[in-house]
Parts: sequence; C-alpha cells; structure tokens
Amino acid sequence: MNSIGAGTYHHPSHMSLIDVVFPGFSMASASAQQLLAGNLDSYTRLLCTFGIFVLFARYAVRYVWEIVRLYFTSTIYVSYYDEAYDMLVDWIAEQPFVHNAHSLIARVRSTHRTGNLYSTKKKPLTFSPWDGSFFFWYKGHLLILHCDVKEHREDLRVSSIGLNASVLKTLIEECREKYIKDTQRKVSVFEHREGEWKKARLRSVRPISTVIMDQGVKDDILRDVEEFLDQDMQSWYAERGIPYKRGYLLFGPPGTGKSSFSLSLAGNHELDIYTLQLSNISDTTLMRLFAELPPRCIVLLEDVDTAGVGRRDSIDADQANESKSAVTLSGLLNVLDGVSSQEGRILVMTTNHIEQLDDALIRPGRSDKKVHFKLADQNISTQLFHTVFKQLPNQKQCNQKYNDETIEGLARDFASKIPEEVFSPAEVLSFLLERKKSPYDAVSSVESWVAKAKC
Ligand SMILES: Nc1ncnc2c1ncn2[C@@H]1O[C@H](COP(=O)(O)OP(=O)(O)OP(=O)(O)O)[C@@H](O)[C@H]1O
Repeated sequence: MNSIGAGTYHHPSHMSLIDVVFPGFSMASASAQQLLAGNLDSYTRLLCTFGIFVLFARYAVRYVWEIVRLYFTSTIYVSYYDEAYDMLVDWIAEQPFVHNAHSLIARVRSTHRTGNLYSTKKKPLTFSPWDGSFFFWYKGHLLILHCDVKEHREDLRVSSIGLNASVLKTLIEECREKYIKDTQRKVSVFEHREGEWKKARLRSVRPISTVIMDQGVKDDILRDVEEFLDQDMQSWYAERGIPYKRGYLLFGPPGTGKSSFSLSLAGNHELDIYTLQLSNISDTTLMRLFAELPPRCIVLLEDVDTAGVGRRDSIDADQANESKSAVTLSGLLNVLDGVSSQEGRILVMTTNHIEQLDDALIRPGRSDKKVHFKLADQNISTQLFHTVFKQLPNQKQCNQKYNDETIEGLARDFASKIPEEVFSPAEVLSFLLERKKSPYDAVSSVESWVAKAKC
C-alpha cells in the first residue's frame, strides 16, 4: 500500500498545471496507476475502470462533436447587438419547437413587438429558448439553435448538418422578410447600451400632418430631406467632394412638437431613429457609435444644451466634462465632421435653449437648417381643436354628432380665448383631451382654465 501512495504522489503544483489543460487528468492517471499495479480489490478496480471510461467517453464525445462541428456543419452567428438578432428572436417566438424546449426565458410581450395595442390579455407572456442547444426542423433540414448567454447579452448560433450554409441563409432571409412585414409603418428607435446600438422600441408612424407648425417651414424641411435621400444624391455629393450628411436644429420651448416632428420625419421617410443622450457617454463611445450607424438613418440628439456641450466662452465646458467622462464639445464637433461619421445620416438636434449652444455647433454644415417651434398661437390652437374634435372620414357615417361647420366655428371661438404664445401646444392639447367628449365644454371652460393656468 505504501508503494501505491509513493508511486501515485505528484507535486501539487505540477498536478494543477496539467489539470488546467486536461481537467481531471491527475485523478485519471492516479486511478490508472493503481489499476496497472493490480493491487486493488475487485470492487475498487471496477469503480476505477468505470470512472476512467466515463472520463474518456466525455472527452471522446466532445472531441468527435468538435470535429463534426468544424468539418461537417455550417453555422451562422447572430450577435445580440445586431438587428438580425431581433429578426431571429421574433421568428423563433412563433415556432412550435419552442413548446418542447427544456430551457426557456419568459418575457412579458411588449405591445411594440406585435403592434397589437388592444390585446385582450393583460401583460401577455412569450417564451423563447434560452441558454442551451435546441434541435428543430426547417424545410426538411435538422437545425440546431444555440443560445450562448453572456453577462448582459445572449448571442445566437444556428447550425445545420453539412458544409452548405444555404438553408441557414434562407432561414435568416425568411426572418428578415417577416420582420420587415411586422415593422411596416413603424419606426424603430435605437438607443445605446454598453456602448453599442440596440433596438429599444418600435413606434407607430405619426402622420406628419398631425404635427402642427408653420406649413411653409414644414414643407421646406420635408422637401429638403426628400432631396437629400434621393438615389442620385450620394454620388452628386461625392463628385463635388462634399460630405454626404445633413443636419437640422429644432429649437423652442418644451412641449412645442420637436420630438414629435423628428419621429414623424423618420416615419414619413421610412428611416430608423438612433437616439443618444450625450450626458452619459464619453467622446470615445460617441465616436464608436457614430461609426456604427447605418447609411440612411436619423440620429437624434435631444436637449443638446443639457449635455454640457454649451458655449465655449461661457464655461470651460470641455474641461468640466472631461472629468465627468461625458461628451465634450470638441469631441462632438469632431464626430459630426469626422471621417468615422456615417455617410447619408441625418442629424436632428433639439434644444430648448439655442442661445446656450456654441456657434460652432449650429453653423451650416452641422446644422443646415434651424427650425423654430413656437408656443401656441391662434392658428395652432385652432388646429389642435380640429385634431381632437373633427370627425375622421370613417367615423362620419356611423356617428356624426357635430358637423364640420359647427366644429370650425367652435374652434375659432376656442382659439380666440387663448392668449397668443403663452401656452405650449402640449398644454393646450392636454386641456382638450380632458374634454374630448364635448367641444362645447372645451369652449365654455377655456377661459377659467387660462385664468387659473396663468397665475
Ligand atoms: N406642434 C405640435 N403639434 C401637435 N402636437 C404637439 C405639438 N407640440 C406638442 N404636441 C404634443 O405635445 C406632446 C409633447 O410634444 P413633444 O414631446 O414633441 O414636444 P418637445 O418640443 O419635443 O418637448 P421637449 O422640448 O420637452 O422635449 C406630444 O404628445 C405632442 O403630441
């Protein structure tokens, strides 16, 4: 027995080093030596043999699987931060194999995915495969979905037997087509997470006609965007050596429609919105995010004045921000001009305080057009009244309570009682929505509301 002890002794550090490369090696070799020495009772020998068999079987299976994976399967990798992930996940959620999956993640289905705001079920759940490998059939092929869960994310892989990846490409193409169909007439809103873009919401397109502003200004911006996005424009810019990008600055008091207009603009031109909060990212992250923008999109920088990228002469904003690791003015200007900035992007900046922005930020080239969003004047108040009370063509036949002439008369009356440019359109709209059942009530109570709101 002593000789076994001596013979099987390994220096601990030596053992652990081998174990790092081949886990369980030292244990297996010790057992093998005992077996070979042949001085064990038969029960222990059987146990050792079984243990060694299991260990090697494990390695053999892993080894064979690795060979199969490398030389006999094709795989498509889908990163969590790519939109292809959303496409695949949406498709998977509707597949029958989900019901038999052994490891699932439950999510409350947000209405933005399905677009069904009127679902009868409160907080409906969806289940998706999670953290594991799942087999399923697709067009007669056996495919394997691998969900690799990392710290804040889950990457997906889909594998098929054989070296031809065409069935996998067909699958991803089908996911893409379904996704495009599901997201039609919707605007995808992306935000930054962990320094990467990630789709955060899907918003219904708001018709641009519902954003009330000076019609001439609205038409001018719409025409400008349309011209910019024209197919031949990119080469037109390139031939003249002009960077192919466009910028708009929307300024005015809170609640005047700046965000609503940005969203409508995106919907109107079927563009996605990439929105950034400059206060919680660094210059380096900003540069990376801009470099990863797709070619045709809107980048929305909301409330740029609050991000600490104000005027250079008022405070030493750059120095102050460097310490907070937020974006600096020079960092922002570099990104807006720099080569890393994606061609074809439309920048929309919004602010409540244009006077606090540095001239460099709002000069043409960075902000090509500046649009002033005003507080409600008579025209805006009248149109808001129409928005709430005018009956839509499909409602007219079934329930025409008030005809158009009546509503127009009441709208004029209502607007005349609201002082010019004192209230924001958001405030007027909120007042009207509280009385949406009766236009007469809205007109009769507006004066007391104004008097109360003003003091
Ligand atoms: N000009 C407008 N036309 C139609 N609706 C408006 C208008 N302005 C504001 N609203 C309504 O008021 C709400 C707030 O508007 P919005 O968020 O677009 O304003 P904002 O100018 O971006 O405000 P903030 O500067 O605080 O971000 C929205 O629900 C929108 O429907």
